[in-house]
Amino acid sequence: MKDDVSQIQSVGPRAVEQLEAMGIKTVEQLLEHFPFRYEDYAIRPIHEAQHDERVTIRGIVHSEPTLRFYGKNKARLTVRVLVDGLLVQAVFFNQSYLKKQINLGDTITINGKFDRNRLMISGGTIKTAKNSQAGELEPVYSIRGNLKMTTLRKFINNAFQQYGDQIEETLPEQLINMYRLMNRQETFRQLHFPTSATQLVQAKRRMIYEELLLFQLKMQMFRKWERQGDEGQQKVFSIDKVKGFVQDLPFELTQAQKKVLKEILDDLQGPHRMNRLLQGDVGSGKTVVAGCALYANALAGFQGALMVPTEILAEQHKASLQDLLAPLQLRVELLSGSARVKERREILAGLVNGEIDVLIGTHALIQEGVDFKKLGLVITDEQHRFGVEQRRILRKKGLRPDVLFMTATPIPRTLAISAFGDMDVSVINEMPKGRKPVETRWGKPDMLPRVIDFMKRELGKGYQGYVICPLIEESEKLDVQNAIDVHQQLTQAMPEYRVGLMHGRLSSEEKDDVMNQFAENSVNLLVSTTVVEVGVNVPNATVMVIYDAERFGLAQLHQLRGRVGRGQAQSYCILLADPKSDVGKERMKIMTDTNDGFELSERDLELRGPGDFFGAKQSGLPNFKVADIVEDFRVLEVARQDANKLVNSEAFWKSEDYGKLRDRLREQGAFQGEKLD
Ligand SMILES: Nc1ncnc2c1ncn2[C@@H]1O[C@H](COP(=O)(O)OP(=O)(O)OP(=O)(O)O)[C@@H](O)[C@H]1O
Repeated sequence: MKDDVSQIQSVGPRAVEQLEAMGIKTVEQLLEHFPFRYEDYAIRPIHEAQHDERVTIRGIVHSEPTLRFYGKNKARLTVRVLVDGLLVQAVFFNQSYLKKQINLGDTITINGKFDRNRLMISGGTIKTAKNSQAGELEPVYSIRGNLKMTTLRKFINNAFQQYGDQIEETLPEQLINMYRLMNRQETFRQLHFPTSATQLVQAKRRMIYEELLLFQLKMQMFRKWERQGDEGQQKVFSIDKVKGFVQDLPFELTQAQKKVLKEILDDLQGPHRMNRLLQGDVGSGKTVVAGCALYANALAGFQGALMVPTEILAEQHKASLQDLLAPLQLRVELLSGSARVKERREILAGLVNGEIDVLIGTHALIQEGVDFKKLGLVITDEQHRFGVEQRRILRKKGLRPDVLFMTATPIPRTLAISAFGDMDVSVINEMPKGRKPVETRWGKPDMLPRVIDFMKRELGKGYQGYVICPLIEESEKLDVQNAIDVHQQLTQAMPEYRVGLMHGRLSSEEKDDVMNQFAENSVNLLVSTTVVEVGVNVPNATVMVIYDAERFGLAQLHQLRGRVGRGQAQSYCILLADPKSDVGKERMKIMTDTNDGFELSERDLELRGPGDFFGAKQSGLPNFKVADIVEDFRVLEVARQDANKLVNSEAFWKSEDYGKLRDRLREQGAFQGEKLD
């Protein structure tokens, strides 16, 4: 496998040069040059073919082919073909020789790009018995210079014939069995010469896992070495007390919550600094887990800080944490940006002398002059709202605190973090019992009267609702005006109910007032801008109406929608939108189709394409041969967990079973702690 490519049959000196220009010197490198896509020559019924899709169709030649020359040596051959009862125009460029091969009445198979509107297939090739022998899936490789695709295919074929049986298994048997992975040799064979689409899927599955596992192993080995000597604060607390605390909660934690709580508690007790990401869909119950962690931290004699993105949320968390922690003689305070000087001074003093156990706040928390006596744990909610710089300042405060980042956004930030990150990830992948998915509907703005009736019905049952007016980026003023208008309109439309108004221009006290009234159900309907987007928790609210929903991102709509469906009752989300584009319509449809944040963001990605999502190339994300860090995110997570187990097991470092895997890692420089891929 380490042989030079010149050892491969029919690879001459010129080919050696051409391959070298593509970074391929050894047989192994050639065999690891996998196709980046496959041409699918399986014949498709024409009505299934999508617009602009490359397809293979079969039909009967219905007209004599006509050949036209144009430009300099350019030729265009046109022929009509009857396919499944439809007359399709087939166009071939610069293949004038085809004219002789196409005869009226012949059955021909064409592969090309399909134009649905004009019923035309173009840019294609004709498949004859001769060139379709290779099977229905034909590998397409990236090539450079004047190396031809067919030549490269031949080289790879020869290489496989000569060296195929030297392809060794590198993954340990235990993993192969656990995930029923295709063996390595067969994987190579299928990737280069797929025998069927299902086999190809299996081969890809294996290779994606292998690549991501190696990547994660390298990263985690690196981290393990780095960590040696990085002493955190080992927190000592009574697990029984934490258990008691959990038992006293008004509900039982879900299995997922228990699991992540354990991970967090282990981190707190462990010798290293925690740097953990807690990911969970909206309403999955992250906050209560944070509360338990803050309690454990306080039991160990440390202070904790909870940073949130908005003041409304800070207020809300303060109230709920006080409920939880005050009976246990813990002091929870809020440091708000709008606090009066005297109040602020008292809080700062309480922090320095250690009287305050838990501090909640927005960015104010990390301002200069906020000093803690013994800061042990920092939790941030929706961390993407906090810049890297702010996190850095925070980490510098206190005694190397443990850090927990909570987020309901599965992608993109999380993805980036788990892809490069030195972070551990915990996921709450389960909703509390009894939750019903929010029923989402999409209607045109002229349906407003019906929507108002619907809201009235819900309010009539004693439930509450939100009405969200869009945020107009350029003008907060217009935005607020918008909310004021809607508020007025709805107040008139439902005089029997109390309609509250919330927006960013209200003073902190006014916001508190409105929020408190809403929380107590003395305000039935809350008209608001997106300030209620994250974290707001009023389980009695069952309906949310979002105006101009097409103006929001899907992730944001999902966050907003997460404000309802937080209790036992069936909840509804109504999107009022009149999107003009197909993508816009599709986005609304996705919202009505799924309630799962993960699925939503994946479909959003599909719609926009990963290129849009973040320039993977520029972002410095590692490049994989088969894996795609966006699409294969779930596998990345599995690989991360597996790598973690391995790195922390003795067998991985010592046992013969892992010898081959270690060899591969060694080859890739992992054992020198060198720069990661
Ligand atoms: N295991 C559980 N069983 C029942 N209810 C729960 C459970 N865990 C949390 N809850 C309740 O579910 C609601 C949502 O919880 P929480 O606010 O912690 O979610 P979250 O994940 O922080 O949501 P968001 O991402 O929207 O901020 C709260 O009313 C909380 O009391």
